[in-house]
Amino acid sequence: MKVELDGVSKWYGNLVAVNDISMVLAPGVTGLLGPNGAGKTTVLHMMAGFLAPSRGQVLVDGQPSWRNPPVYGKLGLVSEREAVHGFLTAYEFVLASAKMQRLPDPAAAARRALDLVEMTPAQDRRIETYSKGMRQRTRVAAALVHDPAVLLLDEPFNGMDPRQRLHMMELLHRMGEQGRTVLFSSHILEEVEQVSGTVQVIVAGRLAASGDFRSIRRLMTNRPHVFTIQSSDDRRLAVALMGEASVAGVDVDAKLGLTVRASDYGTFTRSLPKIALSTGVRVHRLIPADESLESVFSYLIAA
Ligand SMILES: Nc1ncnc2c1ncn2[C@@H]1O[C@H](COP(=O)(O)OP(=O)(O)OP(=O)(O)O)[C@@H](O)[C@H]1O
Repeated sequence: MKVELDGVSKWYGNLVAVNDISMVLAPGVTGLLGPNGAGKTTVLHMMAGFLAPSRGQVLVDGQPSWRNPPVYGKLGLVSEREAVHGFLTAYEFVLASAKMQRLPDPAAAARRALDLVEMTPAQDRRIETYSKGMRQRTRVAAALVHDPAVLLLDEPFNGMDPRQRLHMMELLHRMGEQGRTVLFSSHILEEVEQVSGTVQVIVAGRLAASGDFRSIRRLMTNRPHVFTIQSSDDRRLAVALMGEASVAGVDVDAKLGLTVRASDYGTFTRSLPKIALSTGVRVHRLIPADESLESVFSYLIAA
């Protein structure tokens, strides 16, 4: 099922949270990547029909999602912060959600959803006894209880340990393979890389990049990079580096070591070991100076 944003903006008073975004989501898993405050939650809530766009249209299967109850039955949303009653069991919690959806056989629907997220063995224990990952899967089950074709998740990996994270990733993969349209938000590049080949990047309310993750990643890593290097002989290394085509400039500082501006990340990081070897200098540390996600994002916007 297709989800479409057509020239969508959302403002809160004077603040423009989402600025003229158009995108089309197809079945499979898509990552919605962006730094904190970029507008990811606002986008997800507009898709789910919780918020009216200030301008533009959000269409789910060709229908506007705002004030359109038939559309609610086609989608499930897992919000970022949502209190779950700890005294309920997962089964009771998901059953309540099935009843709210007015499903013909809520008990069967609840059992099916819990089975989908592999929570059946623990379904009769109270939620307060669960790990963070199990709670999150229970919330996914509640969002899936009416078997929606579209699943939206806001930062589903937040606060999970690596094992729980892996489990959730597998679950999202499975949902995508079953033909659902899955969109999950994240501010962590590596997280999105592991789950999804397709990505929508938003920065400061605008769509900064969209499409195949690998080509976007290349765009990110091909930008100019600054590195700090500490070695056994900084001056000697600096001289050798200056002869490299991929090096735009070198500063030598007695305390900090070398600051190198590389015009191309890949070429520079590949040639450094060879240069060090041929000059007989040992590289102790190579630190990228400018690797915050925000700087990567702002580069994408400028590109
Ligand atoms: N109800 C609201 N009233 C006023 N401003 C809001 C409201 N909701 C969100 N904003 C603002 O809109 C911008 C986008 O927020 P949003 O929550 O969509 O971003 P986000 O990418 O999901 O960030 P985070 O991951 O931190 O939640 C932020 O500047 C936020 O402060």
